[in-house]
Amino acid sequence: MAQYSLVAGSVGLITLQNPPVNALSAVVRKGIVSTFERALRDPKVKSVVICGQNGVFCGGADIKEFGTNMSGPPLVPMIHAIEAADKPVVAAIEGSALGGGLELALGCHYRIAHSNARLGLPEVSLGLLPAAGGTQRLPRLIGIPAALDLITTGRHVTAAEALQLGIVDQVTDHKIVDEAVKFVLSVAGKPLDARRISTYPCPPLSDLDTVFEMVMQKVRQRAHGAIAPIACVQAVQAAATLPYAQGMEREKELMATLFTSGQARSMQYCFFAQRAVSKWSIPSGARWDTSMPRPVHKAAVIGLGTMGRGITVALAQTGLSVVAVETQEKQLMEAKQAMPGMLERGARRRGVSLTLHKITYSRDIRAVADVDLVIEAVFEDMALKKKVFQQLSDICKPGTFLCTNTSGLDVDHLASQTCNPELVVGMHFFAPAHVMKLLEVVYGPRSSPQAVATAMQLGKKMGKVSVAVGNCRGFVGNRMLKPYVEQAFFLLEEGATPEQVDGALEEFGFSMGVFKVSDLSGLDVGWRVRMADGFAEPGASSGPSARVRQGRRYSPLGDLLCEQGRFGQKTGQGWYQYDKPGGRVARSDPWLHSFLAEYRTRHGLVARRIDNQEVLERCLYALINEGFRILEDGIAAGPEDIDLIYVFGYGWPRHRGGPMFYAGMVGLTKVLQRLEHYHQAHPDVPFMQPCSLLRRLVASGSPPVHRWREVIKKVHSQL
Ligand SMILES: CC(C)(COP(=O)(O)OP(=O)(O)OC[C@H]1O[C@@H](n2cnc3c(N)ncnc32)[C@H](O)[C@@H]1OP(=O)(O)O)[C@@H](O)C(=O)NCCC(=O)NCCSC(=O)C[C@@H](O)CCCCCCCCCCCCC(=O)O
Repeated sequence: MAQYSLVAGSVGLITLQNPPVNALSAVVRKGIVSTFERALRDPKVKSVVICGQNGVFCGGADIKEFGTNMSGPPLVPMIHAIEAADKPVVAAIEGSALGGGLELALGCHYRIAHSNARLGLPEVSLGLLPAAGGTQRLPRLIGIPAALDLITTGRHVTAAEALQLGIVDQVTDHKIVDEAVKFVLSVAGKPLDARRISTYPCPPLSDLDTVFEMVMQKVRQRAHGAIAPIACVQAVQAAATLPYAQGMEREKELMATLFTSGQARSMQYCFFAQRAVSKWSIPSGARWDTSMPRPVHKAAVIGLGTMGRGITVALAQTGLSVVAVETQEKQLMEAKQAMPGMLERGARRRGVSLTLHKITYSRDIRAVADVDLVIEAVFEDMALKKKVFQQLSDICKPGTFLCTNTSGLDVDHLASQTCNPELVVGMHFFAPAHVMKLLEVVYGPRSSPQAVATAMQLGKKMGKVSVAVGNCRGFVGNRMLKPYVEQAFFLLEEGATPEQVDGALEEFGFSMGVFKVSDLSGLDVGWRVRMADGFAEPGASSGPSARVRQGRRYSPLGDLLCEQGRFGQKTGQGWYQYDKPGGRVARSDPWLHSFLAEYRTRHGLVARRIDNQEVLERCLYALINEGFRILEDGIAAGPEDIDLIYVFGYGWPRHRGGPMFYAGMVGLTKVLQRLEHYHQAHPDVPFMQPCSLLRRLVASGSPPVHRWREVIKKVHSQL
């Protein structure tokens, strides 16, 4: 709702009230319309201030209403009425003014912001565009290039930047409502015509067509198939080329297309999923709201390879003191040289001060004796990690949380090396750890609720999307990767090329296909794991039994490339070729194509034409099927957890909502039928055997993804 009061004798104060972010629900819109009409009617009221309660102006339209029959007064005419009023209206902005919230403020004649405010039009990240006049008013106010930047990226700006851009008229550190009232009294009687943004011409720009062509090209490249950023450019283009009223029509038309698209649904699902996973619960009964995290002031990182450096930088950027330990002199020197640059770039990007002084380096593991939390990031070798955990258990002060950055080894086994296994959890970061948003927090059967809560909270402080997952080989993300990569290898055996498989996945929306990712992260990583698991054996990659291991179909293609020293980008050759070792631009490699042809001949395989549909179904449904197994095993609490892991850690396109949501969009019956089909065709591939949870869900009428937890609960209660 909106509360109304008269202040300073002549100012109508309208306060938006809809905790926690004063979203513009039907009731709030109704409240604004009626209180505003009251203010206009009242002869005592000479001016109006609009503010939000509890330190937040407005988080925009109520996203929860989007999936419903929307009722109540629409936003566009409401904002028009405010702009058209003959009494001055000031938006008093503190906290957030986002989406419809900023659009409401743009309809006011003046905007004053508290220095803590953040403003933006983030609709693009919900698969939408600012459809309450934002695409038409903002370019008229701040110019086309700046408006395009804000609207197509959805980035938030600080009050200071908003002032610089001309979005707000004044920034204050004082109480926002008091300042707004003072301000509106000072402008009383001034003509308002020049304050109505919709009447402004768009600031002229030479070579308008070229600007839009270039922006559109850039946006398309970044969008990976998402349609909202493109519609945003088209809407701003309308502002630049059409009169306001026609521009508004175009905005509405484009919004209607986006609003009903599956992409908007997927992206809004991601928004709520992100909030849902922060409210974690684990099978022991521990939950986010009953488990108290312990404060972490000082942390340590053991091992300064690529991961350790990224984690150290991410911790220092959070403001923590970090002890960075590396026992090898050469690696320590390299880290000391590399990390200041990483910190500087991060500080520049985020507009914050440098935190170099937060890091102290040591070659001696005993330097971690007084820290609150340690993250071990040594080489992925169980024997080495065990030794480190034994040492940490002896050295650290009582109560120190011991975390491992392993990407898939048994966290419980590491915990068993320590005197206090309840203090041990996994904190699985993704490379580069100071940039990537995902953190898997891995709890073992003995991890205490406090250890999980502390790791989750630390992740949040570090700006990560933290997802609590159970302990199993590969946890969630890497476990699901295995059947996906396996299918990609099989497709090559059957006639596809790396270019075709990657092309299909990139067209689907992944920023990089599976083979390009493999070249980037190094083919030797998977090879080492397969060797440790007894799959890849020296000499076993050729010969008649090369394609069967442990009774199931196996492709030794990756092993054969590694045996030739083709480890990907770092060696200049992998599934593609690069201009030099360390090169980044993947080019087709004729050698690889002949190698595949020879391989097929050697194994009596006849290459067939494989279409992109088959590539997608086999790679994605195999991955999704493993996702269902993970849910069935209770390793992830719900589909949202898996989806966020894939969106934030593995480049799954956000506009497709994550693998489990995508399965729901495709239709669970169809996914099941296709898995059955492929399993019949390849009975020696266990990953293709449909998971029983998927069958259960189909048998329960394929409920929408937000109701899967009920079925999962039933499955677990019957175990
Ligand atoms: C605001 C935040 C920055 C706050 O962050 P913080 O970390 O403090 O808090 P949380 O993120 O945890 O949020 C707390 C709590 O609040 C919920 N919430 C947040 N924002 C919203 C919201 N906008 N609506 C509803 N609920 C919200 C959140 O879910 C949490 O809930 P919980 O239960 O978990 O506690 C941060 O929250 C944030 O960034 N929020 C989102 C901001 C945003 O994206 N705003 C834009 C919204 S979209 C919009 O404004 C659209 C407008 O441009 C105008 C639209 C006009 C509509 C017209 C429709 C026309 C349709 C035409 C189609 C016709 C088709 C046909 O023909 O049928």
